[in-house]
Amino acid sequence: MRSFGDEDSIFVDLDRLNPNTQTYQPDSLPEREGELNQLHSTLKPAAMGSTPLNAFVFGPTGQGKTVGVKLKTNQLQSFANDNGLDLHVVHVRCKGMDKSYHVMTHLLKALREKRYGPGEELPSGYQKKTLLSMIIDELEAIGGTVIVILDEIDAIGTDDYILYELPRAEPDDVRLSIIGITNDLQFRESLDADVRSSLGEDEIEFAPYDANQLRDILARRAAGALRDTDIDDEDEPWQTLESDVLTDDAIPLTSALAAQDSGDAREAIKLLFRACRFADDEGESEVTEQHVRNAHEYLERAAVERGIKSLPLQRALALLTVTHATVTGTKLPETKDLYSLYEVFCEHIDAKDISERRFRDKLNDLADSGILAKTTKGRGQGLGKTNRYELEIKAETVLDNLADESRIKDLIQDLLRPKME
Ligand SMILES: Nc1ncnc2c1ncn2[C@@H]1O[C@H](COP(=O)(O)OP(=O)(O)OP(=O)(O)O)[C@@H](O)[C@H]1O
Repeated sequence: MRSFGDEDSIFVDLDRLNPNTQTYQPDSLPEREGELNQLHSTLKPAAMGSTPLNAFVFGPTGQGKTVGVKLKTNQLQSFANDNGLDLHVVHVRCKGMDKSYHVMTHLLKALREKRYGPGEELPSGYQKKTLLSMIIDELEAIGGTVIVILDEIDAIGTDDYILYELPRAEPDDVRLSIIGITNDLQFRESLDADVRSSLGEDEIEFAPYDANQLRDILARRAAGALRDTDIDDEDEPWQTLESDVLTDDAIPLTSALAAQDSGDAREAIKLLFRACRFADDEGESEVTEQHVRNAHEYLERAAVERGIKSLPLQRALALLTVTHATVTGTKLPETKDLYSLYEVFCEHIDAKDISERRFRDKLNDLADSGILAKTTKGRGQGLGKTNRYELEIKAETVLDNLADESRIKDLIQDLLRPKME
């Protein structure tokens, strides 16, 4: 067994390449100069003893919205501390909270923790209105300027009670600002006009990074994370990066792959981090193009596996019909044959079946997420077209990852595993 501590490593600071925002927070975001200036304008009144504005911060995932808002509110907090201003910033991550009620309980807890320190219980058993007035009381008890950040606020879906009520609450002697952050553009569009106009006094968009920006971001994260890896000029991080660890093509390939997938900085950093860890675990002193390719494949596979694990029942059944065709060696079955099989599966596990048209939609969803490949072929003159589906991944991967749900597990054991023996 290997021992800890005496290993040669390409890393000097792993945290710096860790994409988790709790683990590492960049201290500058030069690629977001414009957006940070907009945030500055939103928050500036607080530094002058006035009420900061409300804002909606939006853009796709992994674009620096959370770190950008944190950077500016931390800067404002330091200014307030140095200048004796009474300022409090409360950050609530709303992911997984599917109702305004949940967000309000977490907000109340966070406000209480501002007053009493960590460890406050999550309130429960109150009516929505009572909870709102408890939040207002708490804001009044804190006083001064309070900035409430509601991150990933789209989690609440159509239940926008908090977004409607909070900006109108007007607690006494409190300068309140609410910053909503979302990566769901539809959520922003679907908000009630009143909510949008009160919350979106300022609207700040974080557009996707391009490959050049991702290259600079990766260069800055790698310098300081990896041994013998430095930047000469902070204004041109990629151009002036010197590294004994990264081969010339490692960062360009990583940023090109991430830009092609989504322009998501989190994914780009995750990919470089994984490639560096692969090299380090193999005891290599260099990170090569091959490490990046292996890391990309590894992360894609992991994402597909996570996707399969979380498939709802009907989509899982649709996937199993194509998997059945694969394990029985049926070449490119037509949708109607897959649908007949689907009906057998539904009967076997006593599930309600959906129409053939909706079943086809499920197959298409699976093709959109890269789990199935779809080909459209003509049936012959005047006979229209037909779609055929096949697995993009191994049948084993489907069966291993789907077997979490008991009904699906039984179906696999009874009807699919025996075909593989
Ligand atoms: N310009 C940048 N320079 C360095 N790191 C960055 C930059 N932009 C984003 N990151 C990093 O990318 C990751 C994702 O950033 P962040 O969480 O702020 O994205 P987000 O837009 O809020 O995403 P989501 O909508 O998924 O919450 C973090 O690790 C962050 O530190």
